[in-house]
This record gives sequence, structure tokens and C-alpha cells, in this order.
Amino acid sequence: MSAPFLEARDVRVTIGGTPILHGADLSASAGELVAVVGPNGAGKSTLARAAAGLQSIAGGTVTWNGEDVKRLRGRALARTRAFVPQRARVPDGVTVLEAVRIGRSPHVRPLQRLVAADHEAVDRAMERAGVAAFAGRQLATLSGGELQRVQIAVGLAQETPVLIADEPTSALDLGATAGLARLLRDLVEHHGMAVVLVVHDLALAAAVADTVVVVSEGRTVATGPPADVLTSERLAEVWHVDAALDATGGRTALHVDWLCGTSPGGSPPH
Ligand SMILES: Nc1ncnc2c1ncn2[C@@H]1O[C@H](COP(=O)(O)OP(=O)(O)OP(=O)(O)O)[C@@H](O)[C@H]1O
Repeated sequence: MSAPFLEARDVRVTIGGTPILHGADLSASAGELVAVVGPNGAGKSTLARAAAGLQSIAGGTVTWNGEDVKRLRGRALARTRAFVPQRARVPDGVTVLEAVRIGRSPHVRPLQRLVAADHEAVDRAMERAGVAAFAGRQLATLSGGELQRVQIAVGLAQETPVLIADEPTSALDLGATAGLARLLRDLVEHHGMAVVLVVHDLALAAAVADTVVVVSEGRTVATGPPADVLTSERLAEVWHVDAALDATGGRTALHVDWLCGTSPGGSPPH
């Protein structure tokens, strides 16, 4: 792994007078998959948006290859990172193919048509995200999981060195989730990409990530390899559950004592 391509340090975000992030850090290098985990409302999406240059920050720094994200705009930013949002906007009358072609637009000169290389990139992205079979369907007719895969295809068509995906598996079935896990690993291992994945499934995070970043109450509270970070002590402290990560033989599982613990927001189990 090289020096961090994306580096967000001590990021502070205030929305409508309310502090949302007050000291969050996140970095990602080429060939690294970083999973951002944490409870509901911890600030994961806000951090991902700030890192992607989509959320203005009140303090701290976000740099891409050493350059302040504020200096990157429009097409330059869109060629640097793809951002797969948690909730996709679904414009009326747009097909899957058209949406993925829009994803390609940062590479197309203004008022120019897509050239052969762009069509190939669009086809490749649809194939890899598993949406080619319904390329002609209107977005508004898709299931939640199908739409989520289209969002991934849109991001892949951008062919950026960095992909930031905010809970891209939340609507996916088990097989589609495993397929996406393999795809993300392929992007970092064989294409040298940096991938930032916001995800709730800690077993999945442990399986795919090189580095796990734990965000809690607007701060980064731990960063490191999954087994070092997702300890039972931290699961109790941050998520208020009695649980243990089991990562043996290439399989990961989270063993949770579902009925032990406290209600959300309560104190940790004893
Ligand atoms: N535009 C906004 N206006 C007011 N509050 C906001 C806004 N955006 C986010 N927040 C608040 O900031 C906090 C962090 O939100 P964020 O979406 O970053 O959390 P998250 O960790 O991604 O949560 P989840 O896991 O539930 O998706 C939440 O309490 C949320 O309600």
C-alpha cells in the first residue's frame, strides 16, 4: 500500500448549528479497502460525504493526493472519486443504461458524444455490477436491491481511483452481497483502487476490509485491522451488545447474545 490517497483529518461538521462531527479521521490508500462502521447516527455518512467533497467542513482537512478537496471541483472531482449514496435519487423516465452513461460523463467532453472507450466502460460497469440484464428498464420500476446495484454501476463507470460507497449492501440479498464483496476486493487487489465502504454488517466489514474505522458520536474512536478493532470490549462499548467476532478459516461471523444488553442508547451490558 502507498501513502494515503485520501486523507481526512480531525474533520468537524456542523449542520444547522448542531455539531455532527467533532474530530473524525479517515484515510485510504491505493490497494486498500477501508470499512467505516458505527452505530446509527454516529456520523458515518457525514464523514463519507465530507471525504467525498460533498459536505462542507467547519474544521480539519480533507486532501486527495495532497490536494485540498475544496480545490477540486466538477469534472476533476468526479474523475477522482465515485460516490455511491445511501439513498439514490430516482429521476422519472431514465433507464438503467442512461443512468450508467450519466456516470460516465466526467470523462466525456462537454457537448461531445460517448466514444467507443466510454461505451466499453459503461458495458463493463453494468456487467460487473450485475445490471446488464435489465439495462433497458426504467429506474422507477426497479426493486431496492436492483437500484442499489445500478448505483454501483454508475460509480464504476466513472473509473476513478477511489470509490466511496455508503451502505451499498443495505438492500442486497446474501448472494448479491457476497458478489459485491468479491467485486470490491477485486477493485483493490487487481485494479489498485482505494475503496471506502460505510457498512453496518460487522462480519462483512471484517471479511472484506484491510482497515476498519469505528465512528461513534461524531468521532473516530478506533482505526486498524478488523480483528484488532472489533474486539468484544469495543462492541460492548460502542454498540452496547455482548458479541464476539469469529474470523477463522476465511469465514467471518459475529456471535451476538441478542437478548443480553440494553435498549438502544442505554449503557453497555455487564
Ligand atoms: N441535514 C441534516 N440536518 C440535521 N441533522 C442531520 C443532517 N444530516 C445528518 N444529521 C444528523 O447527523 C447525525 C449523523 O448522521 P449520519 O447520517 O452521518 O449518521 P450515520 O452514522 O451515517 O447513521 P446511519 O447508520 O443511521 O445511517 C444524525 O444524528 C443525523 O440525524
